[in-house]
Amino acid sequence: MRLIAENLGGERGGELLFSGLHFAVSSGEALMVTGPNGSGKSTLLRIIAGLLVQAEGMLRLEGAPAAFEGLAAAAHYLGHLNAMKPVLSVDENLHFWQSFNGRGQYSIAEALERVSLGEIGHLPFGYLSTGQKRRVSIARLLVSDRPVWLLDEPTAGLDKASETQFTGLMRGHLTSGGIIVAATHLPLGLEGSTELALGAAA
Ligand SMILES: Nc1ncnc2c1ncn2[C@@H]1O[C@H](COP(=O)(O)OP(=O)(O)OP(=O)(O)O)[C@@H](O)[C@H]1O
Repeated sequence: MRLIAENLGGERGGELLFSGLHFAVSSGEALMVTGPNGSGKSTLLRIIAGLLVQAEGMLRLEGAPAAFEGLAAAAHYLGHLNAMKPVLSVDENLHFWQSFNGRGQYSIAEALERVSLGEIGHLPFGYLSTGQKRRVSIARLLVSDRPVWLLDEPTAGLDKASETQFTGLMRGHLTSGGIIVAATHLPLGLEGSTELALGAAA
């Protein structure tokens, strides 16, 4: 599998944020998107996720299993917001996303264990702390069948132990042939990842 961008440009509110981007990320590889606030990191991730349309250029995913109809269907976007219903339980939220995204490698119980939240599946999502909410969103990645992880500041709100745990989960995803594109101000501990530096802030 290979995610390829050619001459990619992105805009918000009519203003071009970046243009002429070229990159390729293969199975097992991670691309770190860096740059100052407002340089367009989230915009780039949202374009790859199919949530925004690019201003110019081309994006494609080569060699994806036939089950995925295009890049958007293979991609899982973890944004700043957790995209969970606060009144539904953690389990119910994860059930929803599992059926929406397709069943991934881990069951809901296993995924919650992986993020050390094995005991709280019954609680309303809205009861959780900021870091716990983020860890449930990470569990969502694990219960979903989406090989391209698009991670926007994924460690925001995580304590040190959870950060280390998440690094292990990202490594596992890469080892099993996944792709990661992450917008980040902090190193995520993935050796061998490449960096795409976006330019000046708007
Ligand atoms: N809905 C919108 N309409 C118009 N402009 C927007 C919209 N959303 C974001 N922008 C602008 O687009 C620019 C890029 O925003 P983006 O969130 O992609 O940057 P970023 O590099 O991810 O920043 P940060 O490091 O702060 O997360 C910013 O100037 C922002 O104000």
